[in-house]
Amino acid sequence: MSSGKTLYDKVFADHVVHKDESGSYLLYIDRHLVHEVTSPQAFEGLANANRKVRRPDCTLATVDHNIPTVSRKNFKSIATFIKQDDSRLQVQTLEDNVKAFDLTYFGMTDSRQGIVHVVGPEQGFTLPGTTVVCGDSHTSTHGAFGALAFGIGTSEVEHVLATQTIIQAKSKNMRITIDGELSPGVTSKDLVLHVIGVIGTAGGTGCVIEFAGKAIRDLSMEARMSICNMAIEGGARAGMIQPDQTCFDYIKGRPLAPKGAEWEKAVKYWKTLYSDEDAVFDYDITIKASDIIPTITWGNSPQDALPITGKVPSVDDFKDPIAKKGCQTALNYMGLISGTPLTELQIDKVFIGSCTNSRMEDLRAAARVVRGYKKADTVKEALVVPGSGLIKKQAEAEGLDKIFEAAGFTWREAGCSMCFI
Ligand SMILES: CC(C)[C@H](C(=O)O)[C@@H](O)C(=O)O
Ligand code: SF4
Repeated sequence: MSSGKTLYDKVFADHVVHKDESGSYLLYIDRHLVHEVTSPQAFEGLANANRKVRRPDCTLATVDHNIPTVSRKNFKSIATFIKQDDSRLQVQTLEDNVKAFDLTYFGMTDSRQGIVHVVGPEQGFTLPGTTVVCGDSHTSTHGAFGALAFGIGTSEVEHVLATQTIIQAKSKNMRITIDGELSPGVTSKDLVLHVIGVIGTAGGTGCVIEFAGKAIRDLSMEARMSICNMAIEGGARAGMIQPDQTCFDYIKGRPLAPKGAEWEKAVKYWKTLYSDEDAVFDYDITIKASDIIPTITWGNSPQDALPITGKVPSVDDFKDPIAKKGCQTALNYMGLISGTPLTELQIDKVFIGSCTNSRMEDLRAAARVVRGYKKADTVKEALVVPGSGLIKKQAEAEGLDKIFEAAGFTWREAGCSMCFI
């Protein structure tokens, strides 16, 4: 039997505090990101039990889902700024909790505020080989750094706050190798949509997916984050990518990254984080990069991914009764007619943002497309929402806000915005 370990096996093994007879593990958690939606009951539980946060230094809180992304120039207080009752309550509750529990917090007037999954890597909070959790499904984003990162529920948020550990079962190993080079104009978002189109939204169930191959190694960290971010849309527990020089260069010098001798020590360890050659994967899938072309979703599930050269499908294209029904529901919801070429679909709203695609590289790419053009009159709304306040600043320094505004887009403050309904 092979003794080789996968990247996931290694990071998992390095965090086991205890294994019980039933086969479940108690894992140590290195990094805990907190936002306002899934933390209120967790803090309440802690307060009721008269407990403290065990590692405030490993906990980072910000507000993202419920904050208005309109200009904060006239911001005075949450009480007057946030009009919606439930949103105001969640944001205010987090503010109260970070004070009561003495946590690092990037609030609405802090330029470091942003979407948790953008803020963690940006600050150097997310590091290779760490375990990263957050009460949010897209925590898988951080796996781009070779971290084991996954979303947890509110009761688990409380458990991590109190003990810095979590109970976990070991997932299966899946590897998706993207061989060769991506064609010009094909992005990492196309790549991951194509992958989900191949494996289905339940294809990764019970697995941690390692993305490997030349096409992955050639990607920037931003692009890798988009891929791991969407690993959960393929049903996986987490997505991971082997940390390499591109990754180390991205982290170096960030506020929370290790420095000096600590940095050298860290890089030495990070270089051991790869799947051994003789490691065995439960599922091993290879996709040719040259088969991937710009890909979009025509429906309301990432599984409805099709190459841009495709047509809106019809129920007859599916064999499975559930898939047929899903297709009909999506067609009705989207108001689409089967057989329409995807390139002929009219666009009525444009939203550039979210933890999948709101980093500098994404904004630069979008600005390159719209520069010198105006949005069509049929586009009723077009917004750009940077993933963090720091990204917003950088984009403004590069004049991207002006390019977007000239094209008819609204330029917003950081947050989840239209992604969170
Ligand atoms: C609010 C939060 C729990 C949710 C998630 O977990 O994903 C949100 O971020 C989303 O993307 O719908
Ligand atoms: S940007 Fe969207 S997907 Fe990401 S955390 Fe916010 S609501 Fe969830």
